[in-house]
Amino acid sequence: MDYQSEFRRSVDQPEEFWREKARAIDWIRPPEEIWKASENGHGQWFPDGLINSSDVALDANIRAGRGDQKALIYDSPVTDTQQSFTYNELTDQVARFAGVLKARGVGHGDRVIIYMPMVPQAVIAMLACARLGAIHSVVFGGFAAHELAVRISDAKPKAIVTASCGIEVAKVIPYKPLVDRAIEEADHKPEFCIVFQRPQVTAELQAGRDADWDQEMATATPADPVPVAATDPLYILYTSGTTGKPKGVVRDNGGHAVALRYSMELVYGAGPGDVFWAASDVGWVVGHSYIVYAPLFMGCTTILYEGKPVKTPDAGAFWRVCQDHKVNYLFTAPTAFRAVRKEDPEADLMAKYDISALKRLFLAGERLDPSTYEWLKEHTSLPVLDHWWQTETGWAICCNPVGIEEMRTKPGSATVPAPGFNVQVVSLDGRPMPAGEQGQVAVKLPLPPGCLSTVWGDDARFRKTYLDPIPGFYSSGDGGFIDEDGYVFIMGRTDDVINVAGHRLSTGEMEEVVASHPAVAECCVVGARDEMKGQIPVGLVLLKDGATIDPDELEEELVEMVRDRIGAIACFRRAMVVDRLPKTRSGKILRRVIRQIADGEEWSVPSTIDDPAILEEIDQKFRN
Ligand SMILES: CCC(=O)SCCNC(=O)CCNC(=O)[C@H](O)C(C)(C)COP(=O)(O)OP(=O)(O)OC[C@H]1O[C@@H](n2cnc3c(N)ncnc32)[C@H](O)[C@@H]1OP(=O)(O)O
Repeated sequence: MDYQSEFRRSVDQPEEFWREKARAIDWIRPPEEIWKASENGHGQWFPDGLINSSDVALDANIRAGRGDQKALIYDSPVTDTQQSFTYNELTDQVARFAGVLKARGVGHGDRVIIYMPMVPQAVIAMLACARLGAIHSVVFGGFAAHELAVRISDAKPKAIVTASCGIEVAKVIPYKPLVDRAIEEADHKPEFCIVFQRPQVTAELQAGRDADWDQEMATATPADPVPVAATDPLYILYTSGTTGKPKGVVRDNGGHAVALRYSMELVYGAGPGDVFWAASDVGWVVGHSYIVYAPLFMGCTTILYEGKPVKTPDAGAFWRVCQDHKVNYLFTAPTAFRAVRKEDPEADLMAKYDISALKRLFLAGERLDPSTYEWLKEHTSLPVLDHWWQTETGWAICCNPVGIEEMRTKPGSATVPAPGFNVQVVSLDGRPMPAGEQGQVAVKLPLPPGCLSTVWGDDARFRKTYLDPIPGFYSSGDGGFIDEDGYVFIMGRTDDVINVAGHRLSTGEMEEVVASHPAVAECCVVGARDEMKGQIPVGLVLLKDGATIDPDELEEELVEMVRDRIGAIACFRRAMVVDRLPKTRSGKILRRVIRQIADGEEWSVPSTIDDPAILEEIDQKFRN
């Protein structure tokens, strides 16, 4: 099978195509109906199928004879721990934790928030929810209490599962005080919390509400997988939008299982028994899809790494993990390799390790800059494969389809649309752009299985954000172009979402925090280019009349406020006081030109500007 015929079949005969791919999954009741359309080209995959995602990830592997194979390897340089779980052992732990939740009343459709560091208990909790048909919502451990509170208020969980602390290199971060603060702030209160106590910190438990993970597990009765409809939600994962409130991306069970298993073959060329390492965090979609679900759906061994690319203990960390666990496929964000390259430019540390098991390197989460691509190619001599996807899609929209045909790579391109994604570059009114010309990157509906079904509790927002802007298409929010060979180049967001070290963040959310300072009259936050993290946020601040605060002091306070409200991962470290903000005559802040100034690019004065002299003032500020 070649790429072109696979792709054509996927868009010309999607029902037959996905019926065939669905056969690779162990269904409880295989679907007869493959696609049920609703209005606007959206719809549901496998609507009459019955499935359980924990059964597909775990029990199905035992039935296939892989019970004694390693399912999960936990490698934690920050605690000097290595631990592995076979499929039998992981299934036992998951069934027990499902029993803990079930005994406390968690069942089909209930939400459970998981706020945990990179420990096996995070994976166990996710799969335990799936086992009961409950809906997990993992919140990245780097988010502050307020962000957790926003998600608690929106998801209304019955329970929260957390740990006593996370460990960031050598810094121990107590989690429980953050959870307590978040519950206090949220307008919904969970019935109970389960706390995994780590040796570094013992969390205080609130009597009547909090319970200890180990104690609960000791007496648990294992729970069996509960059959759920393929269309029932498996999880909610919040992602930044243009406004302050994050969007809860809803993923179903059936389409997700089919798409992710297919992606393991198509995108990564991986099969049962392979060792797959996604060096990300379970709090991001890469962690959901490629630390937890897809490798297990495929019968691989997956790695959970609690460490960093550098400093744990050095820039050889990734190569050490690849050697120790004979990793076949490594997937991470370009920013991780930029950090490695900065500390080990000649890759001397790589040479210390035997990485001969590695077959391919995969990059996603932000644009793969050509110089990082060249550095990796030169020093590893491996295929270095960029791919483009989003929290919303759950798997690659564009990739090098190595599982069916390894294509020539072009630096800066995520290669070609994955089968199922009819990617087109269009103008704002939906007209196709000629080859090589930039426009909005959109996907002609229907989206393939595995993509978001809606926004949790807000279907109108789902339609307004993704379906309404370009009728008949899913609007990705990214801009780019397709060249004459059909290669897709993604150039970045077309909205106010920024990408900091592979983390998608909302400048609007940061503006809300900055604007709440008593001395601030008005502000604007833009993403400025950064060599290491891709982009970093920079704030421009207009003081209230009569405010006398020292600009350095104000910057310090604003940095602290953003850290406290959003989290350290926002990397908000710069806020400049300006005399005026550039605006159109109708009062809209001219963010695009501010971004160009921040990036040191050539800029021209927009015809709609109120007072062109302001741009020179801003330019001066950035140059000082
Ligand atoms: C394809 C679909 C997608 O895009 S899904 C998203 C894919 N993105 C990723 O996988 C993320 C890739 N990035 C990373 O893993 C990290 O940024 C890497 C490259 C490892 C660098 O880490 P680090 O040096 O900590 O920098 P950073 O910018 O991530 O962190 C900034 C500050 O935040 C903190 N932080 C980070 N994680 C946590 C956490 N889990 N809990 C608590 N705090 C956290 C860091 O310690 C750092 O703090 P500080 O400013 O130094 O005090």
